Amino acid sequence: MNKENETNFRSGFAGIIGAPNAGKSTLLNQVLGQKISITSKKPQTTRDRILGIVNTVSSQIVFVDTPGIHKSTTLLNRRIVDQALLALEDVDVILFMVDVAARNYSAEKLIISQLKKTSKPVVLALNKIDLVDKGLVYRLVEEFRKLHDFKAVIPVSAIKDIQVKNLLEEVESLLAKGPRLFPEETFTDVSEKFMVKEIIREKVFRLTGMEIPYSSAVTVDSFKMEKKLIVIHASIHVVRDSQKGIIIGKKGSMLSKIGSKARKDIEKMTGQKVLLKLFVKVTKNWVDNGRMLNEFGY
Ligand SMILES: Nc1nc2c(ncn2[C@@H]2O[C@H](COP(=O)(O)OP(=O)(O)OP(=O)(O)O)[C@@H](O)[C@H]2O)c(=O)[nH]1
Repeated sequence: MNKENETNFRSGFAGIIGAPNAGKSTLLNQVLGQKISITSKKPQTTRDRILGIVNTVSSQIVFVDTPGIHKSTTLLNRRIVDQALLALEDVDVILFMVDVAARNYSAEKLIISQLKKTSKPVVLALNKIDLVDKGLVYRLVEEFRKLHDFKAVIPVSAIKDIQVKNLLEEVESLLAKGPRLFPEETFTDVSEKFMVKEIIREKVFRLTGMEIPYSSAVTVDSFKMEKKLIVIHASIHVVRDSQKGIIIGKKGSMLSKIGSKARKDIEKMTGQKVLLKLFVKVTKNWVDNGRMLNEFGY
């Protein structure tokens, strides 16, 4: 029987928030069952950056990034926290992760003060319980409960997979009833190519300041598994020769920097060695070109 057609199926977006090092990536890797979350520091805009989609028999949870707080080194900057909260306006549930082994919880308190500005349900995961004694965990459950009206407070160990399933069930229970938002196979197919594109775009932007249009002007031309190596050919499409020059840089130095930084992130994401070949192409008027539009996925 197709559970999706049943009235109890739930789906929606969950935003993960937490101080750096709380274990957000580790949790994602655990729930996605594969190494695939990205931990880039992209500063801005893309609000619904999908980190991963968890499909269960009864639900589909789409985990999205919270720009700003995610891996921010200037966490105590209110403006950044505000940006993250803005991103959270689009989610259905907030999953707030705290490292119980952290010495003080000032960053957490700041996040909580900001969480009070939203009406979204928040599930608190007290992570890394494998590192501390039970007494402390109990105390923290009590203390954090006093600070905010969390829908649930769940001690977990993301790395050891302790109570992670319960955590997912809590998140699931807070989603609205409804069908899948993405096809079940989305995760594998969209994600790898999509994320490779995203990583390359981000490197171009960070290193050159040049904005490459969203998911349109980087193409992944081939993506092959060869023995223990993933071989990826990708192109960065620009509209002017001068842009091509900037991206390639002096004697190819910029392109090689972009390539090497992107490769490292892709390796982190896939857990595999990667050979990344990048090409820069001047594709004038790609917007008007039907074949190119197909290639870009429109
Ligand atoms: N012992 C233990 N270590 C954990 C657990 N979860 C995460 N870690 C470790 O904590 C460190 C930070 O974990 P990440 O998953 O990278 O944390 P993050 O929140 O994604 O960090 P940022 O990317 O900086 O925001 C890593 O060394 C993890 O291995 C856990 O449950 N127990």
